[in-house]
Amino acid sequence: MVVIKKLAEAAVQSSDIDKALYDKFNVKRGLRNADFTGVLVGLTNIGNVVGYEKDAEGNTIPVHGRLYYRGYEITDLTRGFQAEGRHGFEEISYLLLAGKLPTKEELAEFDAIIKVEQELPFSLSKNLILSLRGRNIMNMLARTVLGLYTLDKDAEDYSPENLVKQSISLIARFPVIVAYAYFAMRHSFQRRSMVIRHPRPDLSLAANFLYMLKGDKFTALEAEILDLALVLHAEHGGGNNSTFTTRVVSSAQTDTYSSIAAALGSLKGELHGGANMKVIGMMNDIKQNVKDWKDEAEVEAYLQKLLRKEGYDHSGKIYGIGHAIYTLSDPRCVLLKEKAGALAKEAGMEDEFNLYQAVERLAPEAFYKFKGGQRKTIAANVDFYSGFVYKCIGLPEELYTPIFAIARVPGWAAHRIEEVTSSSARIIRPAYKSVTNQRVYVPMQKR
Ligand SMILES: CC(=O)SCCNC(=O)CCNC(=O)[C@H](O)C(C)(C)COP(=O)(O)OP(=O)(O)OC[C@H]1O[C@@H](n2cnc3c(N)ncnc32)[C@H](O)[C@@H]1OP(=O)(O)O
Ligand SMILES: O=C([O-])CC(=O)C(=O)O
Repeated sequence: MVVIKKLAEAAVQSSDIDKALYDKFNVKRGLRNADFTGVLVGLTNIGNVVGYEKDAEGNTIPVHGRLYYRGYEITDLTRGFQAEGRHGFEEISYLLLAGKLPTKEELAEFDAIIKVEQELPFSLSKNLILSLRGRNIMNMLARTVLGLYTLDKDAEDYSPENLVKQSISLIARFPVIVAYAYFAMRHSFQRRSMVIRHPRPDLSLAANFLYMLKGDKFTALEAEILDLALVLHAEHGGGNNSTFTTRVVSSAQTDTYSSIAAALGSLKGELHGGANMKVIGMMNDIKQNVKDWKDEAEVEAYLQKLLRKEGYDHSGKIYGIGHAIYTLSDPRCVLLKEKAGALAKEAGMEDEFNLYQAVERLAPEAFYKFKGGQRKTIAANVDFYSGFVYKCIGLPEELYTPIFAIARVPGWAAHRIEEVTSSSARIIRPAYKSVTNQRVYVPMQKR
């Protein structure tokens, strides 16, 4: 429509701000410093993300990534519960919320609440199954989370006990809501069967999610890998886009459902959690356009095309590559890649896995050549192999970002509690400098 086109052109024109002005007024674009590190905006006891170190002169030195939950290194945590032969997501959720590892008894009590909470109230299941329509599960999930407000008579109670109660309830309910939303979506829009299973209290959260999707047709290894993926995605400090959203919204003293729905909107974004689905689309595009997957020169030439905005979605992005903090590596990507390699072998998908590895290897070099000059050290991030792993364990693409959401609830919840209850809490309200000149009002007949 002509009028819309005209309006859009005017909107874009009046939105544009010269990059040079950011330097002039010393404004940190994207809240990032010139050396690519983040502007310090808060303190937290929850997660710690390490991607670089500073030398004596204050220069940023790239290092292999390390991730800590409540002070514990992620690799120690995962190796710990795996060595003892149990799933870890519930234990890690407890750790993130309580700030300490649970004893056996504490974990059993926590698990018991999850089992109760995962049984959705009838009105909620009925709404999900019969009325909730949508083509995007993240959107369906956010609408459902906002709907939970009406089912919670204590929705506006911000006492620590109630915040914890709401948090555990959301951790327990997310997988069930996502499974029902998936079947509702495919029933409405893919003309496929609606399958409704009750959650099974004898299974871990990860295994139960697989059961709700696939019935008994999943293996112990698949459940173990999904559990690991949930643990690896559970928390990432206060500055990642969705957790920061949770903190910003929570700092205004609003309800849990509003802040978690806002976080979902952020995580859905293609530069954040939504990147895991974009990686699949991008890799499909590479598979179609690169004739010889083993020819590194051909793969790299295609990556250059992506950077020049000539391929895939013309965004100029290589999805699954690069990170705001990590430089040489993302430890979650390293751990997922280990699993991806073993799964690919089992599933006879080694050629595809080798192509992923080639892209992982070649993308940084392609990026450095493309950018030249001063640029950040980049590597594959957690979203690069996660979709491939989910594909190997038979999960449909539409679920990849929702699985990230299921995993991140404990992290968001812990940050919300920290934001709302800390004695140093203050509404988050930074400043924007206006760069528009003042104007004199013009009456309608003179415009
Ligand atoms: C769970 C997660 O959220 S992990 C991240 C998932 N997202 C993706 O995989 C999407 C692809 N990656 C990216 O877009 C970026 O690397 C991000 C969003 C993750 C981090 O972005 P930033 O912190 O702004 O990037 P950073 O400061 O490190 O990079 C500087 C420049 O390199 C560009 N760049 C960084 N990564 C990429 C990439 N993968 N492809 C193309 N360009 C990139 C940035 O756009 C920026 O360009 P500019 O200077 O012209 O503005
Ligand atoms: O830290 C970030 O910017 C993004 C990220 O990896 C996450 O949230 O897991």
